Amino acid sequence: MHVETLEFQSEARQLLQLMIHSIYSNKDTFLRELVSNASDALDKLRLETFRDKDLTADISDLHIAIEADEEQHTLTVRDNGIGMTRDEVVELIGTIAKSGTAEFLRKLKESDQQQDLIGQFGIGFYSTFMVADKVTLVTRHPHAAEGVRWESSGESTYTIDAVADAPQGTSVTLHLKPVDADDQLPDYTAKGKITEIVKRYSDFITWPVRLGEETINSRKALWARSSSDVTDEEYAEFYRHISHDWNSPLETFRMQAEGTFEYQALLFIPSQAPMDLFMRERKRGVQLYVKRVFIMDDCEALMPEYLRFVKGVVDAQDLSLNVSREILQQDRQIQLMRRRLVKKVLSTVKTMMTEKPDNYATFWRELGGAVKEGLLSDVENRESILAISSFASTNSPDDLTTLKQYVERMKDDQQHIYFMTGDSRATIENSPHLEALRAKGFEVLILTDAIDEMWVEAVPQFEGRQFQSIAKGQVDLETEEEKSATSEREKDFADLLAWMTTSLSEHVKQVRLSSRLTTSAACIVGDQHDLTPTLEKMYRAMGQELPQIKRILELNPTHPLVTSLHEAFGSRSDHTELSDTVELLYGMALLAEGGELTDPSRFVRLLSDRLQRTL
Ligand SMILES: Nc1ncnc2c1ncn2[C@@H]1O[C@H](COP(=O)(O)OP(=O)(O)OP(=O)(O)O)[C@@H](O)[C@H]1O
Repeated sequence: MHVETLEFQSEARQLLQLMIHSIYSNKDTFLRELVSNASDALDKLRLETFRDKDLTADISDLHIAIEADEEQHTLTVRDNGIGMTRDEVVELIGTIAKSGTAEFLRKLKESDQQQDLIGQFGIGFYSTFMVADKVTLVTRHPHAAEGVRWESSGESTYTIDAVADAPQGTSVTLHLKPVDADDQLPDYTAKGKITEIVKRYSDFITWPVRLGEETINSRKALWARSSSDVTDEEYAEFYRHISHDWNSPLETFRMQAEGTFEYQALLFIPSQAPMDLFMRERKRGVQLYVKRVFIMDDCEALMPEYLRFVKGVVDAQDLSLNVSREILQQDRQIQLMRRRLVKKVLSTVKTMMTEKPDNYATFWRELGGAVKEGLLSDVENRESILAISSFASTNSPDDLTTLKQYVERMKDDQQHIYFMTGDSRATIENSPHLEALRAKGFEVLILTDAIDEMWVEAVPQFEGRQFQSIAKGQVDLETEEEKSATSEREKDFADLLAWMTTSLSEHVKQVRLSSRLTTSAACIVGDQHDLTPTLEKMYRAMGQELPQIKRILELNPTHPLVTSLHEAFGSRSDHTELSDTVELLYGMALLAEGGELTDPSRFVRLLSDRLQRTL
């Protein structure tokens, strides 16, 4: 028979090398991966036979069998599940299709915490090369007449050939490396060892795992057992099985609904952001079971986009086993269930905030960026999402604040929750807009995520306090007394402001006096309902046509530069010279907020001209 030799895709090769020169101390996990794959294959076959009546597969005794051969020093994990066609073997075992692999491998090389990182990725089948120097896989898909044998020693190539009489399903045979206590390679053919590993990692697998005549797993679905019965370690193992995340979950919680639409849920919040959290082809949703039977992964009808990191299982009693994604999207009961699941996730985080503040801090650091998307998309739960959100603020250089804490610190004469959006904390802190708020001792939220620009536009208030950008609209910080002084000044400055508005009309729509400046001469602010420069840039990058958005230049009427300008304007009849000065003033304000000049060389020319005259 013809044996083909094929090459592993380069990323697969890199990952295999990592496995061979294993970075894990805990090599036992290879068996968990094989049992997990076998269990998935059995789930898939059962599902296929529901859907495809022509499929002539035997599903009367679906199970996983482990066979150890002490003499040959081999270990085989066999299932009678869905199997793979030749092309599937090449595609699934010879390549790594996961998005983000290249990025992952790059990070892995740079990191000294390889174990943590690889945990996020999950290496599945390749983990067998931690313990074996050769692996043979024989598989047959129910539609295929003959089977396929795949074999490799984990170097750069593998072989493929046909097997005439392969049974339905897949067997994976490991030619084990010699036992070596120092290298943490125990005898994996020992019955006691195999039983211990399966019990520890795979007890909850619903299919029987047999070793000889004996079934060695209890097969009980965790969510069907009473909570007091299940240990944290069992939950953690189950989480790893469904999430392919090797770390323990940050939070585990359950839900139960009785009555007309009965269901149980077992949900997890991960302790690290999944790699694909912000990727376009990211996964979302929990697993759906119907009466203990696995129906689908990534059931997006059960979780909104912004909670895409929540993992777990929902087991519904009253759905058909044939239920499709399309039906789920429209089903009213499913929508109700989803609403309850969302509320449960949010309330779980709320409790975490008070009871396990360190966990909450991890949660927010890892997943807060996704949660904030909910401020835009989930209007119904907006207040609850705000309540579990944290933000950087001028109150502390390191610690984040909740809005509740912010409100508690608000000054007596402070009306609003002030914020500023921008690229970085440093630009915001140095921006002139902050001056008067700082002088008044008002705290300002520092919002630097891209999503912040969006939600602040959509969310008007928190517990009755308005959100107010300090770089937009009129910031009303003055006392009544100050206000009357300002209106006097306005009259005084009226001619100058009108002239400047015309002179700078190419850049700004208005020039006015400011109450937000104490030390700077000028700053630029947006009109209350206009887009911020960052948002404008974002929309343009997305290809949207927008009219030019002009902002407003505000002057500090007590600054010497502005008072002198005022005097010069009043005493001179020719204002040509002054128009260069006001252009410089505008350019300075733009630079101070971290903005970019439209014509830097002109700015430099004007400035050097001025400087020459001071020498
Ligand atoms: N026993 C099996 N029966 C049928 N298909 C299998 C079996 N084992 C593996 N496969 C196929 O090969 C694919 C790759 O397996 P692998 O264990 O490397 O990754 P995975 O299980 O998809 O994810 P992870 O890497 O997170 O474990 C599986 O997704 C599955 O399609």
